[in-house]
Amino acid sequence: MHHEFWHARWENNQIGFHLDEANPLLVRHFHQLALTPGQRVFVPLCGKSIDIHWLLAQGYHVVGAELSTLAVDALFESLAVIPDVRTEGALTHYHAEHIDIFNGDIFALGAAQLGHIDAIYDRAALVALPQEMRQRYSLHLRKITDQAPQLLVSFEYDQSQQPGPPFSVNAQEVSSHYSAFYTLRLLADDPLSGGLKGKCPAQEQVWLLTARSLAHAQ
Ligand SMILES: C[S@@+](CC[C@H](N)C(=O)[O-])C[C@H]1O[C@@H](n2cnc3c(N)ncnc32)[C@H](O)[C@@H]1O
Repeated sequence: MHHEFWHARWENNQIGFHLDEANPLLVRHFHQLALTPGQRVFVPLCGKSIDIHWLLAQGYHVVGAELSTLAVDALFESLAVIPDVRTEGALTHYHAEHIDIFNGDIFALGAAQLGHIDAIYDRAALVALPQEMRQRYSLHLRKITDQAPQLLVSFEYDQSQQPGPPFSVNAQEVSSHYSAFYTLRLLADDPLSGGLKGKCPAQEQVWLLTARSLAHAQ
């Protein structure tokens, strides 16, 4: 989607994607990444997600990327933390203990700026983007994280029933973006309670992506 679309969403508080508690799928499946406290988790298109609170509470360091300054400010307010803020190229870097958020376009974020990443948590990021941007996003994500393992939450539903976002990204498409580089494991495939926006049945899927070379070494 265009940047204006998301800025308008935040300005008008049309943020139905935001959950008031940590995503139960994150809580249930995050251990599959086998991280240890202190490792760095990248949350692309992070909004002001409560998932970040949960990750910090588990002892992980969180690195996020988010377009909306409103969202980033609201995130730090909810964390009751005052970050150091500095301009770095096209992005604004918010830093506080155990957390770094890059405010701006994720496509302007480079690997050196991001730093080492141990795992990616993608919830409502891949599925937030229209089809023509998803390939670019998945390639960029892989490039800037050096193919870090990934927990990916996606939706599958009849796209003709709903325009999106979130968009329907089925197993075949997840595979088309990632299977050349990652081993994919479907951890969950559950009906979305109440359907998508209460309007059409949808499946919510959780994928574990492990870099192919690492998967073979195990
Ligand atoms: C559907 S929301 C999901 C937010 C969060 N992951 C959650 O689960 O609540 C998608 C977010 O991506 C942000 N976004 C959209 N395009 C972006 C881009 N190119 N770079 C960085 N953030 C972007 C939007 O502002 C929005 O907050």
